[in-house]
Amino acid sequence: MARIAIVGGTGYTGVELLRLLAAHEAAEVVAITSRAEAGRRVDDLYPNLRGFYDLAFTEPDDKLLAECDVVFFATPHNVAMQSVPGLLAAGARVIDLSADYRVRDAQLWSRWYGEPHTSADLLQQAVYGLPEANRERIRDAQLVACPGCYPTSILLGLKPLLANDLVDSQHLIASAASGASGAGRQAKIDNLLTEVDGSFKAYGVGGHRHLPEIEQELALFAGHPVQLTFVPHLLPMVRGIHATLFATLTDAHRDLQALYEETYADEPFVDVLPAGMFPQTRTVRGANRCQISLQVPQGRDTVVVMSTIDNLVKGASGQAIQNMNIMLGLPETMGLDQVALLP
Ligand SMILES: NC(=O)C1=CN([C@@H]2O[C@H](COP(=O)(O)OP(=O)(O)OC[C@H]3O[C@@H](n4cnc5c(N)ncnc54)[C@H](OP(=O)(O)O)[C@@H]3O)[C@@H](O)[C@H]2O)C=CC1
Ligand SMILES: CC(=O)N[C@@H](CCC(=O)OP(=O)(O)O)C(=O)O
Repeated sequence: MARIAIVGGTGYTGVELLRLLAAHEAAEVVAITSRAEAGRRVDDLYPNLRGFYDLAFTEPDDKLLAECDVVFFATPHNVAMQSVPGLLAAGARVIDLSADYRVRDAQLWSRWYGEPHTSADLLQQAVYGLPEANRERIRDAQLVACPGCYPTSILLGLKPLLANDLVDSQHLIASAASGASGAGRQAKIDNLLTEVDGSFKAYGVGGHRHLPEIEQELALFAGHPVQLTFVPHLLPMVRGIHATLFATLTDAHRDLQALYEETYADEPFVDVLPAGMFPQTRTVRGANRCQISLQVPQGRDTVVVMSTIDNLVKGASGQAIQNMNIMLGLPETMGLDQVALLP
């Protein structure tokens, strides 16, 4: 059994890790932290976990974390980077769900996150945890930076087009909408039910902090820098991301449906839908799955790709466990066979 610690266990991604790991056959959560809830039993705060865990939240303590095989950080940015250098030096392996190690350029990170990067020397060592792109490097990684939720949906949606040089890489567009759990559990007026319900709005149009991460990874698919216009939206629901991606085709003769099906044929968590069927957020809710479909409307030169995920599962905690399975040499799908919850 791998010994697992979770830093930030009271947040939405932390409790989603607990839900998914409760049924995992080869991993046992032995430590879970929260400064606000230290001393409280996990199943008192989250009664859905009664009978699955005999654990209480503790204050974060790097010495205890270092005794675990894998430490997940489900914390806001600028938390993991304070502890990760010491944990790696002590031999632990770290899976960071935050943005601390996703952007390889420390100055670029600072520009978007508004703070200095204090662990820049580990940025080159960190592996970007998108298994569909970096599986081999994840296997031996000591530090994995899990992708953000919007990036996961957009990167999986655009990879086949960029990797095969089929679109204009300088004028890519992503219009994506997320449920409110994407913003985390801490109280914010903008995410109150009374503010969100019955409404739909764009935000971050002038620049969202996921942009540098998405462009960095798209550039690796393309083999050269790319430009993306990214517009996120807030949906009046709890879970799910729907990304609609637009690109101008430079090669009109390729069978794109066949290309997507071939690209993802062996990927257990990417489902390319048959032509004419469109993905929905509810058909991936609770599942570690990205559903994708594409169309070329009127046979013109714009391809439209639709990509859906559950932001808390394939967009965060499910993907983090997928990474853990790869790092530990376990079957990649272990503990991740949940079917989406309908209706
Ligand atoms: N929500 C989502 O859909 C996704 C989130 N992410 C990323 O995952 C991370 C966690 O997100 P989410 O679960 O939504 O966040 P939440 O705000 O819901 O939870 C944050 C957790 O971190 C703990 N925490 C906060 N500050 C510190 C600190 N200084 N030291 C130690 N622990 C701290 C909190 O507990 P306490 O304060 O009691 O210690 C809490 O348990 C974020 O970086 C987020 O951007 C990534 C993909 C998707
Ligand atoms: C709906 C909503 O507010 N979503 C969040 C997603 C942020 C997130 O998960 O970001 P990191 O993992 O990169 O920190 C936002 O747009 O800021």
